[in-house]
Amino acid sequence: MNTLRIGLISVSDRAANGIYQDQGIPALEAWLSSALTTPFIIETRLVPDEQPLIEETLCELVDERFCHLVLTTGGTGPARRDVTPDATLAVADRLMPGFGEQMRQISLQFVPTAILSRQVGVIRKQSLILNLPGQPKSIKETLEGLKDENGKVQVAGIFASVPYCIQLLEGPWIETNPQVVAAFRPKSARRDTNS
Ligand SMILES: Nc1ncnc2c1ncn2[C@@H]1O[C@H](COP(=O)(O)OP(=O)(O)OP(=O)(O)O)[C@@H](O)[C@H]1O
Ligand SMILES: Nc1nc2c(c(=O)[nH]1)N[C@H]1C(S)=C(S)[C@@H](COP(=O)(O)O)O[C@H]1N2
Repeated sequence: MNTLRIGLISVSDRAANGIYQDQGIPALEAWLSSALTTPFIIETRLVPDEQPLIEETLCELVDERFCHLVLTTGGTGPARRDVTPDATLAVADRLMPGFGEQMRQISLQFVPTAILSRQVGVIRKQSLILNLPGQPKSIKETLEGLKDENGKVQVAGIFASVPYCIQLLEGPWIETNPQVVAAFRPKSARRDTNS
């Protein structure tokens, strides 16, 4: 069986050096557990903001661990040591600009500084790599989007487009919990869900 494999990389100098406890990986894990109804396996890595190390980790998760999806958190800003997007672009085969554009749109609903995130989405081989900002709360915000008090979607989170993207990359079928995030798929790409 082709089980969904997801790589999670927390990029943080202070968490990697034990100055504070990493909250990136736990926040990613918690959100994925709430959002995915498809079984999945995760590979986690905590690395400092060092471009060669981030590149090496991305390549390892895609090329050796065969992750279908890799999510990074941290290091997307303009500061000198914020190099996650640079590392991601360096290992990319193709760019998926819509993910970065949509994440900044979503994040602007939460913080005016969202424009400072250089986050990108790319494809390496048959894997989708997405950069999320470092604030642990931004993980849910960007993946899930913004809903009103009745749960109606105001701005769609980027994860809504991930299942179809993985499908197009010939990865496993992904089902989500619609209470958290409803996957967008064109009619022609849907499975018969009458059962
Ligand atoms: N892995 C993490 N665990 C807990 N909090 C984090 C983590 N990464 C970032 N944060 C919080 O989000 C803020 C913005 O994240 P950013 O990626 O810009 O980190 P930073 O300021 O470069 O510091 P560092 O790399 O040492 O985490 C941090 O200043 C910190 O308060
Ligand atoms: N959803 C969301 N996006 C966000 C933020 C946030 O708190 N929530 N913080 C912003 C800030 S303050 C910065 S500097 C950039 C880059 O953050 P990073 O270096 O932590 O990746 O992301 C931005 N995007």
